[in-house]
This record gives sequence, structure tokens and C-alpha cells, in this order.
Amino acid sequence: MSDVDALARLAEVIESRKPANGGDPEASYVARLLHKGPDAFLKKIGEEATEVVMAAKDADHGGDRARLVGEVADLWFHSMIALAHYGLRPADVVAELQRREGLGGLEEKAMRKAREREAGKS
Ligand SMILES: N=c1c2ncn([C@@H]3O[C@H](COP(=O)(O)OP(=O)(O)OP(=O)(O)O)[C@@H](O)[C@H]3O)c2ncn1[C@@H]1O[C@H](COP(=O)(O)O)[C@@H](O)[C@H]1O
Repeated sequence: MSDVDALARLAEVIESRKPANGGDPEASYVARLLHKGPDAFLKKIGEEATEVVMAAKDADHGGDRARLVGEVADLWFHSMIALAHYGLRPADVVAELQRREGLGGLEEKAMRKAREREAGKS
């Protein structure tokens, strides 16, 4: 079973927790966040991103790398709740990464800057 399958399965569970699909905020953490709305899960994303940074800095100094894995999992999980809310799936993110495959970040940035310069002229 691939990594992407696991993300797709989790996306299905998240989908089933939407208010429109009968998700129960009393019984489900995901349903509770979706019920509270974007402010609630976007705040969690901000917190989890900070925790990723702190865990990585800790790992730099001999800290537990498993903690970093856990914090990244929390960040991905909460990001997937946001994707679901906006009608998107992990497959959309994977497709975007696939689109970028082989296009170096520096090369992409140079192309983007050139496009911006062109747009500025017109
Ligand atoms: N992957 C996860 C997952 N990762 C993290 N969490 C929860 O996310 C919360 C993370 O918040 P924190 O670490 O900040 O801890 P906290 O202090 O409890 O958080 P808050 O009080 O601030 O909300 C915790 O309550 C975790 O239990 C998750 N909850 C659910 N899932 C998946 O989502 C599925 C559906 O979950 P329910 O909708 O709850 O059934 C589960 O079967 C899992 O596969």
C-alpha cells in the first residue's frame, strides 16, 4: 500500500466528518474543527507549524527526531482538514508537486521574476 493511499484514506475519513455528511462535533475531533470553521483549523495549522520548527531546532541539538515526525504529522493532518474544507484533496497537492518535478526552485524563481518584469512593462 502506498503512502498516497494512506493520505487518500485519511481524506475520506475527514470528508465523512463534514457537517453536511453528518459529522458529529461531540464524537469527532475532525468534525469539531470543521464545525467551528476556518478560524479554528487555520489557528491549529499556525500552531503546528511553529511546533515543527521547534522540534526541528531541538533535533539539531540532539533532540528526539521522532518528535519532529509527530509534529509534521500534526501539521499535515490539520492542513488536510483545511484542504477538505476548501473542496481539495491530497491528490491535488501531489499533482502540484508532480507538475513541479524536475523544475529547480532557482530556475522557477528566475522564470517567475522574468514574467513579473514583463507584466510590469505592459
Ligand atoms: N491523524 C489524526 C490526528 N492527528 C492529531 N490529531 C488530534 O489533533 C489534536 C492535536 O492537538 P494538540 O497536539 O495541539 O493537542 P490538544 O492540546 O489536544 O489540542 P487542542 O486542545 O488545542 O485542540 C489532538 O487532539 C490529536 O488527537 C488527530 N486526530 C485524528 N486523526 C485522524 O483523523 C481520524 C478521524 O478522527 P476523529 O474525527 O476524531 O474521529 C482518526 O481516525 C485519525 O486517522
